[in-house]
Amino acid sequence: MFTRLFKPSRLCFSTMVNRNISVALLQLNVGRDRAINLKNAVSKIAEAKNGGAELVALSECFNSPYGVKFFEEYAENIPDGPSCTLLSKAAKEHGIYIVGGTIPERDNSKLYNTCTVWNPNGELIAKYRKMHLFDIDIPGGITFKESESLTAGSSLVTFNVDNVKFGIGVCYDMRFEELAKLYRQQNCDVLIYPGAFNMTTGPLHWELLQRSRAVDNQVFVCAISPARAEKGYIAWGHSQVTNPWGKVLAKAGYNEEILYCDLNFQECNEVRQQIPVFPQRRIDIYDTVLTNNPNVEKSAQ
Ligand SMILES: O=C(O)CCC(=O)C(=O)O
Repeated sequence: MFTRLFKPSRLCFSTMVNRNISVALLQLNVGRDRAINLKNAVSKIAEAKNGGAELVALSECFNSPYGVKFFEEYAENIPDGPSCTLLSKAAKEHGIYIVGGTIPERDNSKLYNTCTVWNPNGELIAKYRKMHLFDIDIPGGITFKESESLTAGSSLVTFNVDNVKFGIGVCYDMRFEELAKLYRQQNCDVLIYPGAFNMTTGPLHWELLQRSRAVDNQVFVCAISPARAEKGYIAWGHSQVTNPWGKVLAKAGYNEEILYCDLNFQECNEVRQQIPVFPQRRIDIYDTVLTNNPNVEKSAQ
């Protein structure tokens, strides 16, 4: 037991990154017309590049309305569809990384809610399919059932910007601490969540969840929302960047906005040295609690 307890975790040896990355989160208006949504995204990507961003990120369903009834109609093949073609071109033209929010993806008979990432050569370097589908029912609040139309992904996906590692999640995924922890175990320094929280859970949980994932895992968290619409699915907005101390570094309002922030990775090194929770974890105890405990499952019903 003690051997395990004091065995240095490989997290102690994660690469010390001494670099800043300038990110821009694009909180955009999204409507029914895909061509207008894409045109707006391309123009705001150019604006963000001119504003100094090295990495630009879009929201969940940045090219289509967000709703179960829309996924089929707006679904595209990856990487051949019109949205990917434009994102690849924009990344290459501006020499930047683009985290392409999500688009409804068609793969044979299945649909996914998928995030693509493009490097400065316009190449697809990551494709992540939302792993936890947004199925909730809050009477008088919001009922949503993505699983009526979508299939869940089953793979963690990371990408690198130089030697900084990013882990990808989509919206509802940010509720699942286990996913974030697995990314931290893979030495990620940033978790990025294209999202679209709503007017019921947004005010309650959007900021709280991001600060929790950041402080638990001592990583930066970036979350990107669409701007608030007047009808249809009304997103909460408030795209946000949180540092590894859990402090909110930048937060948008709810209208269309480009949110700029510099991520200084010295902060990851500092918090991990000063509050070394990872080597202190009692994994000798947690393993027995977390691994498929049938009683937990039962009481959670
Ligand atoms: O978790 C929530 O409350 C919202 C999640 C959501 O909107 C989504 O997964 O798209």
